Amino acid sequence: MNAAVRVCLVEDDPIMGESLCERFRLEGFDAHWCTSGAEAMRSLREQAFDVVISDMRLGDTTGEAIFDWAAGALPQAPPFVFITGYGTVDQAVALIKRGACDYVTKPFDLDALVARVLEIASAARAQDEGVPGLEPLGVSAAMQRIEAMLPRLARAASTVLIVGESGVGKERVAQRLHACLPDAARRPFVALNCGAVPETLLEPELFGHEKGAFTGAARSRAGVFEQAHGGTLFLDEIGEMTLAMQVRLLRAVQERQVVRVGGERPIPVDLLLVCATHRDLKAMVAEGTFREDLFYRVNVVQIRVPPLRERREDIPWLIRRFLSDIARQSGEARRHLTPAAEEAALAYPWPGNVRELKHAVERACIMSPAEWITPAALFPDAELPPPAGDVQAPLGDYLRECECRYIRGALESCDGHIGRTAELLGISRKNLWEKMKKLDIGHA
Ligand SMILES: Nc1ncnc2c1ncn2[C@@H]1O[C@H](COP(=O)(O)OP(=O)(O)OP(=O)(O)O)[C@@H](O)[C@H]1O
Repeated sequence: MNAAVRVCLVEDDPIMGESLCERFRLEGFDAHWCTSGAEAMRSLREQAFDVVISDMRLGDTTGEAIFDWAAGALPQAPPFVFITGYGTVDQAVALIKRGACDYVTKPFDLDALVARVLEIASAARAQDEGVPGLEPLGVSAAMQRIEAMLPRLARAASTVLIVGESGVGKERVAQRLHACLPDAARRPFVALNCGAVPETLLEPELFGHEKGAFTGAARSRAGVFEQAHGGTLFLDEIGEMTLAMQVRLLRAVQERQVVRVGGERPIPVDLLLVCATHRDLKAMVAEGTFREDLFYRVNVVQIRVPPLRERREDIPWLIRRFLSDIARQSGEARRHLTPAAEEAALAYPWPGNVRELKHAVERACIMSPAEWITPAALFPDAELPPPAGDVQAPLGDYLRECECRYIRGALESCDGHIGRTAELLGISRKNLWEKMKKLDIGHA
């Protein structure tokens, strides 16, 4: 990274603050130390930072409150890393689920913290510059497991197969894997959707062609194998290839060299080959539509990306990411989901997976000008859900139950903050207190 990483350190303990600040400066970071929450908010409003490192407990507020404030008040909130004590780990974990980057527990390894901050800053800058693949894949155990295995695969594997339903993020995983290669930014990442290219054009797309090889081939051209030399070739939808194309692909995969259409000279290619499919290749082998030898060649290491409905923890996290991306791109204030909309998003099966979720969030932001996105904005075509529970129950009981759940959800989403919850619900604090008392909702 060229420019110094700008770190905002929020720490009210003078010894800890000074030593952290000194270490970051010695490492070449541009470190700015704030000793209170108020000072941090002022600095965050006035200056741009790559990363915020904040203690969870501060004299005048909490790290969590600064995080929430930044998410709502800044057009582009920087990534947050929290410093936690023994008593605040649960809170920090909850914050990660809500979009914070990481946390370290005191006493922590300063070298590891410096390395982690550098990694986060590089990822954030890369994202700003549109370099895909450096952002985390998710917060669910399943996605974190995938993420954890990628550096090892980048070091050791030459062929990887990624399977999963359409829209789960297979290409995302491939980009993340590519990002784990040494000096990845300088290496090519080339993607080709084999299912989207007409059969006659697939061969020159893959292997290139020489001038005059076929009508319209006015110039010779390298195919994706050659273009990806030294980097990663992502071949999506390999299950859509004809058997004839599979033979040619097998040869290239086996021999690690290609011959351009109309050419004779074999061209060696050194690359990480990542194939992907939403199909059951094994079943295709059994029915004779996918070659067994190619299957074994590409299925050396398999990564299964689970559908979103099997990793629901990622849903709120992804929504927040998308909302932050939209705010950053549009320069508008960041939107939020009402608790009911979040609940609806969690309950929905998302057959189109992350792609469908992303589109739903984008559409909701375009269609609804309000700061808070409601279930109706997220699911404009949906019918109203049937009442939960016993439909024989008196209407009053049902409404009471709905109101109770809605208020609980709002309180949870505002971390129990009465003022913010009242604002979110559009009622006064007094009215909220009265409702909580009437509905017997405790306040933590
Ligand atoms: N972990 C993630 N974080 C952010 N965005 C994601 C993530 N996973 C997927 N997406 C987004 O969802 C969309 C679909 O992802 P991607 O193209 O990687 O899925 P896919 O499984 O390769 O789909 P297909 O099988 O249809 O090719 C893309 O817009 C991608 O940016």
